[in-house]
Amino acid sequence: MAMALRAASRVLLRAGSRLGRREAVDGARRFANKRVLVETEGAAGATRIAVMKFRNPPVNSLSLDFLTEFVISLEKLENDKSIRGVILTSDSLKRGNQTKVAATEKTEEKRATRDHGGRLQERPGIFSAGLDLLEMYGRNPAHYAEYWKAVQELWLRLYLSSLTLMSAINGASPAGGCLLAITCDYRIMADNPKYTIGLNESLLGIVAPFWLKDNYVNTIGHRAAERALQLGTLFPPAEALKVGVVDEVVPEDQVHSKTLSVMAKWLAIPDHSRQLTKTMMRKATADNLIKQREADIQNFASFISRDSIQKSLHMYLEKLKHKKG
Ligand SMILES: CCCCCCC/C=C/C(=O)SCCNC(=O)CCNC(=O)[C@H](O)C(C)(C)COP(=O)(O)OP(=O)(O)OC[C@H]1O[C@@H](n2cnc3c(N)ncnc32)[C@H](O)[C@@H]1OP(=O)(O)O
Repeated sequence: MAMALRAASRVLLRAGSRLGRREAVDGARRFANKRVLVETEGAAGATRIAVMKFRNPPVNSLSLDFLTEFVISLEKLENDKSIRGVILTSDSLKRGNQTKVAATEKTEEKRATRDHGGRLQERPGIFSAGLDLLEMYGRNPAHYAEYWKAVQELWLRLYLSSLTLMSAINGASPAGGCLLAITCDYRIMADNPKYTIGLNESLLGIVAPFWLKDNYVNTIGHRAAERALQLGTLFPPAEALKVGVVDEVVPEDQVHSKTLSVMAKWLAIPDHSRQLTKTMMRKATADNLIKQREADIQNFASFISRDSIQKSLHMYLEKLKHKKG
């Protein structure tokens, strides 16, 4: 198992050096794959933190390519001993005077809607729309198995990361988007009622895997998770805060600065004691998946291949397509 993980890491790192590129920008360092931009802050030799920005238009769905690039980026950061904290956030279109970094013109058009006067109005931001439905629909069992292995890998690496991870949730965060957030040590969400977060799998006719359920239970408690999972609840910020899916809700333009200031407090704790504590809290949950990874992959591939499940996903995709008036 350890050998397999090391071999997989070597492959990912080799792919990373092919895919990645480094640039120096105003003293800060950054590297970017096509779908993940990483910026590091802090002077050389000192503790630095990194901001990982998702840019997989139109909705930051967790496609196989995105998952691969995400894991490559995370691995690079884990191997950089000067980095102690990482912030996960979305680089997608934002409103107001914030920048539009990732979008092509066509995507911008897609990410906008017209008001009654025909003017383009930007739509709400998206942290991540979750797993890519097109990776789970209309493919073959071998593809489903490959995809699920990548999903597991991302979750394990985030959940067990020795880094301090924080999410700056600047948009909608359903299902796999919520997964990204709840693997983090701390979550800060923008106070915008249009943004919701939660595990809504049951609304799609599918079921969250046991390890994601365990992560949810560990975050919000058994009773709240039982109710929210069955109903597929997507919580607006105030409710997400109340139930504990997120730790703080702040005005949208303060999400980044607030996350930086909370990160500074966490980084004041000695790494070794914080890391050992994190492992103590999380190891049993992660081990539960590690000891049955292959069975979980086979279970997913056969579940998602069922005609009834494919039909549910088809209906959900059609609903998404036709919701635009
Ligand atoms: C043992 C079995 C275990 C199975 C476990 C499986 C666990 C699954 C976890 C998941 O993550 S499933 C995915 C759940 N995600 C969602 O339900 C989100 C669906 N999307 C939305 O609600 C909205 O798109 C949005 C994120 C709120 C954004 O809304 P907006 O109005 O801004 O954009 P749209 O016009 O809806 O979407 C644009 C474009 O993107 C496509 N799309 C949206 N979400 C996904 C997705 N998750 N995967 C792939 N594609 C997605 C959408 O269809 C549109 O496509 P086009 O019509 O423009 O081609």
